[in-house]
Amino acid sequence: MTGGAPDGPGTPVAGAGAPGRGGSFGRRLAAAVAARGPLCAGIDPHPALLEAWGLPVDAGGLERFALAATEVLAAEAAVVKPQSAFFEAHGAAGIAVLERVLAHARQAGALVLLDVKRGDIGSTMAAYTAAYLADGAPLAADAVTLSPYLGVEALAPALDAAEREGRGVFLLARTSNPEADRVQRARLPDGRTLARSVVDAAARRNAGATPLGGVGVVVGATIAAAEVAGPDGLDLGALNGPVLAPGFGAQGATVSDLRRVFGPVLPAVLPASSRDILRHGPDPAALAAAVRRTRDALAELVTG
Ligand SMILES: O=c1ccn([C@@H]2O[C@H](COP(=O)(O)O)[C@@H](O)[C@H]2O)c(=O)[nH]1
Repeated sequence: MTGGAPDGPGTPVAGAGAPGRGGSFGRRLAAAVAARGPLCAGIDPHPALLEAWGLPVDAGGLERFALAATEVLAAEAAVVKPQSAFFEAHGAAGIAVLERVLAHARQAGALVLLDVKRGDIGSTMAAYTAAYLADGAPLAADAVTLSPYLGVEALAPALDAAEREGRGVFLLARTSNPEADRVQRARLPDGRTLARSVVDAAARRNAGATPLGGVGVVVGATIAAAEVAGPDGLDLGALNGPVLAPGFGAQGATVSDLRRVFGPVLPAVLPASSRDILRHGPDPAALAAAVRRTRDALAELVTG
């Protein structure tokens, strides 16, 4: 999934296709990254950002913010990641805006990763699967984030459907927030950390897939490099799937941190940034320039 120098704004993504028609999620993601570089641009309509853009903090302001951001970000980045929480906060009107964001982003040629962090017992996971991973569902996305902390096996309905339909999932393994340390670094009876067991489960699902499997993991760019490398590390080299790396930008991680933390697995990493890009709006030209700067810095990271 090496993203070379991106070709520029609105570069069509040959082979990125649509779920079901464009092949596996791994193949579509690899095509998108090859065309546009590895940036995953977040669409997080924080109330403070709406205010900074001179918009009211209501469903109307949300709509103007989210659609304007989508128009710019989805024309530049390989992947856009709407954060569901900020839409849900506005109730039914917010969900209606999210539906439009998903449709617009797809039309602009970006893959859409809906950050919704779902995870429940199997029978309820079947309903979440129908909501986010089924053709024709109003909130269907190319990929979603899932929480494996009710047991990775409980996620089977979503994992099976995603594979069948050419969609992706990203399992929270080692998240970017400091509060997660105690839970995700806790040891299982077999000595592995909980985070490592999530990566291993994803790797089993991805075994044999080419160019890479559709079960990704979330590993924050903010964590210590020692947690990734070494015999006791996360073993991302065996994942054969994408790694979503939030924490880049507003949470403090830099391009050098990405290099230090992920080293040889960088070609599989999708660095995610939301506020650090969105703060450059509402002027579309300034926002586009911020996405391009970030995208170009990341392209150098992979090629250089
Ligand atoms: O470990 C995680 C998992 C998800 N996130 C989400 O990513 C963005 C980060 O936003 P920034 O503005 O770039 O900090 C946000 O939607 C989080 O919910 C994460 O930060 N860490």
